[in-house]
Amino acid sequence: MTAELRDSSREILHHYVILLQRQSSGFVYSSTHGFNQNEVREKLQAFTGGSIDLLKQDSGIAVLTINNPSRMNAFSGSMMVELEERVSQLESWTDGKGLIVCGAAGTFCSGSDLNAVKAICNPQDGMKMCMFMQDALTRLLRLPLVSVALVEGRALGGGAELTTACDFRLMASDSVIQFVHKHMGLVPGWGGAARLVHIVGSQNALKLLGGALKVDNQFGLQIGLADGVLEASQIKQGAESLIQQAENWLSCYTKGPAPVIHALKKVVLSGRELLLLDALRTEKDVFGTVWGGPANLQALASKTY
Ligand SMILES: CC[C@@H](C(=O)O)C(=O)SCCNC(=O)CCNC(=O)[C@H](O)C(C)(C)COP(=O)(O)OP(=O)(O)OC[C@H]1O[C@@H](n2cnc3c(N)ncnc32)[C@H](O)[C@@H]1OP(=O)(O)O
Repeated sequence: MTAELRDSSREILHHYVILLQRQSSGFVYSSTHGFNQNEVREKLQAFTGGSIDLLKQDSGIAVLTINNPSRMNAFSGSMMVELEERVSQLESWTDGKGLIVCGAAGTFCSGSDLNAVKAICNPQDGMKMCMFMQDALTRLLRLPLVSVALVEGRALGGGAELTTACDFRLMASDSVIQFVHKHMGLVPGWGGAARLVHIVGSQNALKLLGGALKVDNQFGLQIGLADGVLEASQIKQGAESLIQQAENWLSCYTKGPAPVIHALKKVVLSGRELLLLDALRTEKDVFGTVWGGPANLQALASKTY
């Protein structure tokens, strides 16, 4: 092997190791990409309004609410910062098993707050916001919880992207998911395009993005963007609220001890994100954490043959 070849192999290996380290830490961007999280955070904080509310329940299912009803739950800058903070809180929630992401007051989220968008409409600021939100949403998807977006009303632009940062999507009747970016002369920037391709395949992703198609619940089910449809609770008296329906739907996947749910999510994530050999090794390591563990021993003791 020539010295030149050896150097370039070393360089490739080095990049690969950094990539794996970043994947395991959860962060997509660092100072090597010119990204300074604190600096972006400070800038975003200037665009106030709304909140991101987190309710952790004893059931192990948390509810994260996008709350800015006077702007159809659009994301102000301070909401972007709060989202990242809530994700941090969920990352260390050892008893957590599931997460419902929803919008306040009957609608999901209308994307970025267009007032903030206008104020930072230059490529440098746009890129910083984009990196901040990619980090936050990638970490949201990588939480050791089974997550579901409860889509009521509209999920537009960044709101549509947010739905793809959950493991599943449940759509209420009359709800719409629409990647309106093309109408804005944009492409998704919060990681929504990359995730959409994983969810619906590149053909459907191109149709949804290229046509800025409105996806209702039936179309959503047909292409695999929606995983279930919820009944409008106000129609039938005594009907369950949408949150209750989402909790019931989710409980099928969150039954059991938290460490087992965390382990399951980790093997699925590594299968999705890593190369096969690395995914297999991760699966082996995770297997080692549950094999002979309390849940495993209890299950074995309760079985009679
Ligand atoms: C990279 C950019 C991309 C991203 O970040 O990924 C984006 O997300 S850009 C934003 C994309 N979103 C949109 O283009 C949606 C814009 N809004 C609408 O099309 C409509 O408002 C609606 C969501 C379809 C609702 O229509 P309607 O029911 O007729 O209500 P109003 O239009 O009267 O809205 C009520 C109220 O809410 C304000 N609003 C709605 N969306 C936003 C928004 N994204 N940013 C800021 N404000 C928003 C709207 O202006 C109304 O306010 P008032 O006029 O003060 O009542």
